Amino acid sequence: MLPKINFTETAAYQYLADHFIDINQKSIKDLFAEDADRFNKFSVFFEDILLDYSKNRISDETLALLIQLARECKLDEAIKSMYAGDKINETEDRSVLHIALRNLSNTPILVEGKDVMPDVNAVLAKMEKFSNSIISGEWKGYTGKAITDIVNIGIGGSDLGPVMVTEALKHYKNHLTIHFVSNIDGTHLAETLEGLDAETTLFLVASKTFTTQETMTNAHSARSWFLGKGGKENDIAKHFAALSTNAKDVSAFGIDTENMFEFWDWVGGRYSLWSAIGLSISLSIGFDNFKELLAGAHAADNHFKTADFENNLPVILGLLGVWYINFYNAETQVILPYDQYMHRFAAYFQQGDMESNGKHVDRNGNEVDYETGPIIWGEPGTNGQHAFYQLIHQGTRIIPADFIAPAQSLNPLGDHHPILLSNFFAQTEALMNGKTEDEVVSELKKDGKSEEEISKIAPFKVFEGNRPTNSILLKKVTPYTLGSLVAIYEHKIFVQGVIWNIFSFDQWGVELGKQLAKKILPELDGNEKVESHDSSTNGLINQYKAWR
Ligand SMILES: O=P(O)(O)OC[C@H]1O[C@](O)(CO)[C@@H](O)[C@@H]1O
Repeated sequence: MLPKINFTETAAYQYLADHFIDINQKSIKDLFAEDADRFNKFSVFFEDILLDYSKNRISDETLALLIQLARECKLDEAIKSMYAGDKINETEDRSVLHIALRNLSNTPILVEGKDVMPDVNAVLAKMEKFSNSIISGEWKGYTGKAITDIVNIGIGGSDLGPVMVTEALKHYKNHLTIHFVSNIDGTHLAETLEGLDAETTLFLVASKTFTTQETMTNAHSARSWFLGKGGKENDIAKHFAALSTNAKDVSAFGIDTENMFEFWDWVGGRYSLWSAIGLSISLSIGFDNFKELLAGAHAADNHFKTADFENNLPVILGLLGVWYINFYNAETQVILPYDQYMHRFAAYFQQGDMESNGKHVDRNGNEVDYETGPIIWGEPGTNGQHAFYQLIHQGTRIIPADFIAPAQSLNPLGDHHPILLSNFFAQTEALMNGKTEDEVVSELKKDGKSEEEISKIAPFKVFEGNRPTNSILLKKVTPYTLGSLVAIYEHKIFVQGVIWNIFSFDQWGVELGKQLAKKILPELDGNEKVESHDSSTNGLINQYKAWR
């Protein structure tokens, strides 16, 4: 079980609170000036990933105290507990074992005394066989043609991971075209089906529970579309597969359980891209590349489990987040990949992080009196630079930023990549150093501005700097490196959940809206005036009824 310690009552927290006052007197620039070895001290490699966290508001003492905090919160025990298959998702009485899905070492992992690895391996073997037969064209649709298009129907964790990874690894993709339908808005399915050929389309109904309203509605509409295009009931087996934990509802839907790729309740939806939910990934880039993704994640899992906290990427990233959220009152964390392929990375971790750590009750069932999960956001650089970086540079809030970039481009085109990377390096330097008033004035003088013009414009051109960043430099975006990077971020979320003493693997907060929508749906029928809600909800529903 996870320890249940209030981190604000630890000795380390008190030391950090005192230390915060001291370190706050210094800027990151000062800290660099004081210590020629700062980059070496505050950077760490994990295989082909370099994390440079030297441009943070930290000193040796900060790091030592943050690590002490992790120790006092018994992070080591918590890690062991997760890897041992303990039911650390207490509110759902489940183990949390996405690490088992990529446990290519195949060491036994026990849930209630049973090794889960034989089942994991069996599903992987089934995914491999299925992927190979679809990709090779051996698998035929109902008119004997090979499959050309895959439509993954799923939402949340049954969509975001596969979308993010298939986009990030598009360079490695084969001839199949992969589509994703998530939104219940009919537009999403209708626009996707437009131009698709039922004879050569395969639908993957991806839903852990197989009860999610959006997914099931879309899946039923896709089924009707298929039947409407000439497919027969007994052709469904050739065009529909299910990725789910719920065999009963899968067969009730009419999908042959032969075409069901199973996973288990110890896989959280937002941690499921490594499971059968990743079938669209395996179809897109081939099973060997999917296995590389798992291998990269497995290597990062071993790193998280065995590396000293001082050299442990997820631990360092997690503790830095705690430092900013709980001592500097940072509200958000921005993720900025300087890689077009990774354009859904921040969106993916919006669910990963916010559904995990958006909690206000601690593991003892008490209201917390400190902040927990940050708001995650971000876009790829350099697009973000021309959109919202203004606020990061000169706004009033502190926004810790993760900059991620590959050293090697997968599309070396003229000088594009050096230009991209020059921006990556420049931004973190600019955020740290800022620009002083003296610098602004001398620049303006050089430009021949008058004293009057200078005094008018100078304040607006000052950058206070001292804005914290992490730089994550990858050698290259490969399935393996991406797998490692995603696992590192997953474990960072775990570290923070342990420190905040919250349950990171449930998501009760998504239920209330779902319940109410179910209640409202029948009220939208007919023309009767709705009066059962507050005046705003009644007013909106009644106006909808008047206008529809
Ligand atoms: O895979 P399912 O069961 O359809 O659930 C989809 C998503 O819905 C959620 O439960 C949130 O509504 C997520 O946690 C999950 O990833």
